[in-house]
Amino acid sequence: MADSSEFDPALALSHKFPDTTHSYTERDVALYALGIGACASDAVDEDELKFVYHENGQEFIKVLPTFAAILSLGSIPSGIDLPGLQYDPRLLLHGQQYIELYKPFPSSCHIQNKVSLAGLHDKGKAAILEIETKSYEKESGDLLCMNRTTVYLRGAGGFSKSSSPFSYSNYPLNQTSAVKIPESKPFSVFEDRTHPSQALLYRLSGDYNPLHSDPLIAKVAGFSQPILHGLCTLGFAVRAIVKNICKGDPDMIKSITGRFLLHVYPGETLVTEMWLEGSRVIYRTVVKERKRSVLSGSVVLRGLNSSL
Ligand SMILES: CCCCCCCCCCCCC/C=C/C(=O)SCCNC(=O)CCNC(=O)[C@H](O)C(C)(C)COP(=O)(O)OP(=O)(O)OC[C@H]1O[C@@H](n2cnc3c(N)ncnc32)[C@H](O)[C@@H]1OP(=O)(O)O
Repeated sequence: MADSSEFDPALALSHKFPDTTHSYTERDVALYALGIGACASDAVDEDELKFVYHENGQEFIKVLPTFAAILSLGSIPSGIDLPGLQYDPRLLLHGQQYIELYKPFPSSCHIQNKVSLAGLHDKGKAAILEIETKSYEKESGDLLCMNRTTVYLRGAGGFSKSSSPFSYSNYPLNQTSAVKIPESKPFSVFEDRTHPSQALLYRLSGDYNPLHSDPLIAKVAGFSQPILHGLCTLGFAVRAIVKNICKGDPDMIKSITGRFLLHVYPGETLVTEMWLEGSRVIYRTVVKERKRSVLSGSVVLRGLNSSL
């Protein structure tokens, strides 16, 4: 548990994060798509080739919606630094991700990020931080997307100054990741095997946390081997929705929530079940080999074809 005398939640909430910048090219876009399994089982997949190649002479490579999450990673070049917050970075886990997409991504771009603390919670055995990043296209000034990243800091809780646990968030309740999974049969199911080297490929998109590559660090963190990045699992799940429900059109995705329920080991098979509720897709991803749910959430769509 953190030393509660050293952490002042009010000070943390008043902290001003500096703006950060990030640039990407079509190469980054294609590498990201490969990192979340696009074209891995069929190199000429008619829904996915456009994410990695100028298919049929298309001018620009298309960008998958979860690429948005990569833009906010540029905000943490040297870890998450909050005044007074003591935590062991080796025990950090990604808890949730919320993404809003405001316009289709260009295939290359210079980005300006505005970062703020959107939530802070004391869970006793853990501290939860919610970091919001708004990403603007530098050239036009347009807001492209917003990411809210929930990090679960094991061992860093216990900083509350009163008997009720400290809890602060500055966003609407309907933007949380908790979903109720319907009892009915899923509308659609997509199965995809991650590759044993999946995390080694995915990390090249910008998340170099050794938890995903170093066996010794993984053991210290409590895992038998390096685990998959949460955002890689989310990428697989949303790619399944783009394929099975959006007929390959990434621009139909308006917002995404995801809660990481359990770790995934690279090489495991991910089965994503999807239920349609109006323009919202509820989804759950299960590791087939262990029969365990590892991710659940929802995706809001725009322009859903009523013939579905
Ligand atoms: C300058 C800064 C700018 C920064 C800008 C960008 C920041 C980007 C940072 C990105 C960092 C990414 C690093 C990536 C790491 C990874 O990818 S790790 C791999 C992916 N994640 C996982 O594998 C985690 C899987 N989940 C779990 O293992 C467990 O769910 C858990 C997180 C360990 C929690 O389990 P447990 O301790 O058993 O929790 P509970 O006892 O059930 O609940 C305690 C309270 O916590 C709440 N809670 C539980 N799970 C989560 C969750 N996933 N997210 C958020 N909150 C969670 C739960 O509701 C309980 O609260 P109460 O109900 O109020 O009691």
